[in-house]
Order: sequence, then structure tokens, then C-alpha cells
Amino acid sequence: MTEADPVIPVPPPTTSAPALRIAGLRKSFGDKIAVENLDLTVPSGSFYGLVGPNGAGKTTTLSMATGLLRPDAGTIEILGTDVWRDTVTAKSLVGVLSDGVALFDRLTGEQLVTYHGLLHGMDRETVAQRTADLLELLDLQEAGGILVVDYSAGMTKKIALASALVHAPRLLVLDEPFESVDPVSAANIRDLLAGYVRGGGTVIVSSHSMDLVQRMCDHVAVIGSGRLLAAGTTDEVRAGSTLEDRFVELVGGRHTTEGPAWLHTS
Ligand SMILES: Nc1ncnc2c1ncn2[C@@H]1O[C@H](COP(=O)(O)OP(=O)(O)OP(=O)(O)O)[C@@H](O)[C@H]1O
Repeated sequence: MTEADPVIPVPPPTTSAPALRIAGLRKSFGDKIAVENLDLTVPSGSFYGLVGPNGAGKTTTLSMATGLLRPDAGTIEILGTDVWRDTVTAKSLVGVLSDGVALFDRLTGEQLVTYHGLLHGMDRETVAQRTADLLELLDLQEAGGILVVDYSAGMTKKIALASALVHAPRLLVLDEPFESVDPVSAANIRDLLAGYVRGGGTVIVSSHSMDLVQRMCDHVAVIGSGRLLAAGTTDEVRAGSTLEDRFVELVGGRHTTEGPAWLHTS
């Protein structure tokens, strides 16, 4: 699949508001401050990367941004709709692939995608057509009749992505979409997402692959310890070096030793 048109037409914009606007976002778990005073604006039509070290607050931020986790403070708007005041409208605008949220895995892959489509109020015929398209695009045709509980990690990721896409959302929020996915499927997913953005959609993707984010995303935000460290176009943020080098510079934490002596066999 190359230079593909968007598989699913993205509804035309009805607002000039950014795809996502976050202001003053905070979240603590007990004494642990996971997200601290975070401001972030994701322009409509962008392919936005969110990067940060383990425990930086990416999943917490994306969960709050998509109506899955209530913030302690701050506002979040998706295309001008306040996520926590008008959650139903906001959720209709967004497709979410979450890290670690359980799927209804006693359904087959086909049933799971169909369920998500029906949940969004789509008619059965459209849901069936789109489900078939998505299963084909994600190389899951043969697995469509198998229970999701029996899927591999990569297949589970792909069926969750299909479920997030079936209602043709205006904004797609993907937490670690390429984790466990084989290189061919990853390339197919990248083409699918690029086509989706060309068709007017917005993608936010969190990833630990700096190389992938640098190649794929036109904007990037770096977060560390729950705070925004840098944000802008990918070229602005990497400022002449590679995103990986810039990331290490911003985040720190590189160890200069080769580990304890007992790890060295000779
Ligand atoms: N439900 C929770 N209860 C307690 N602490 C939590 C909870 N969820 C997240 N945290 C803490 O909040 C911080 C941010 O976690 P988060 O999962 O958002 O990081 P992340 O950037 O997605 O990390 P990773 O790249 O490792 O997935 C971490 O210190 C984590 O331990």
C-alpha cells in the first residue's frame, strides 16, 4: 500500500480551532505528580509526535486528553469542544488507541471493530464495509474470525487501531501504536496514517522511536517529569541535530559507565 488515499474519508472541518488544546493540565497520583501545568496546542492537520522518557507522563496526558482520565486541573479542548464538559461530543471526534486499556477480548476481531462502529451510532452496512476495509488494510483478514484474546501483541495493537478508526474520527490519538508491530505492518500503518493526515485528519502519536517520529511527524513535543520541555515543528525542536540527540540533551539521564563489573564476563 503506497500513496494511498485515506481509507476512510475524514469529515470536513466545522471549526478553525486546533485539533487539541491543553492548558494548565495537572494530575497527581498520591504524592506523585505525573503531569504538572502542561500547555500544548496541536494544530489541525498535523502529524504530531509526543516523546519523553519512561514515566514522563505521556500516557497520563493522552488519557486525560481523550476523556479516559479526569484531570486534577486544567482544560482540554478537542476541535473547540471541552472534553470534560461535553465528553460525548468530544469522544465522537476522536479515535483512541490506549496503552494498557483492556479490550473486549472475548469478541472476535471483526466483532470488536463492528462493536466500536455501532457504539458510535453508525449503520450496520457502513460498519460492515469499513470493518472489511480495515481488516484487509491491517492484514487481519484471516484473523477476523479469531477471538482477540488469542491474538499476538502486534495483532492486538492492529485490531485496537482498526477500532479507533472505524468511525472516521477527525483526531486520532495513538499511544505507542508501533510497539510489537512487525516492520511490514508498521509500514502499512504509517502509510494509512499519512493518508489520513493528507485527507484532513490529525494524528497524535506517542513513541520511543526518535527515528520514526523524526521521519513521520511534522510536529513534536518533548515532555519530561510531567512538564513540557520543547514543542514545535520537528525541525524547530531538533534545531539542526537529530531528534534523538536533542531528546537526550533535553531529557538528560545518559549513563557514562558500562555497568557494574559483575556484568562483564571478561
Ligand atoms: N494509575 C496510576 N497510579 C499511580 N501512579 C501512576 C498511575 N499512572 C501513572 N502513574 C505514574 O505517573 C507517572 C507518569 O506515568 P505515564 O504512564 O504517564 O508515563 P509515560 O510517559 O507514558 O511512560 P512510558 O514511556 O514508560 O509508558 C509515572 O511516574 C507513573 O508511575
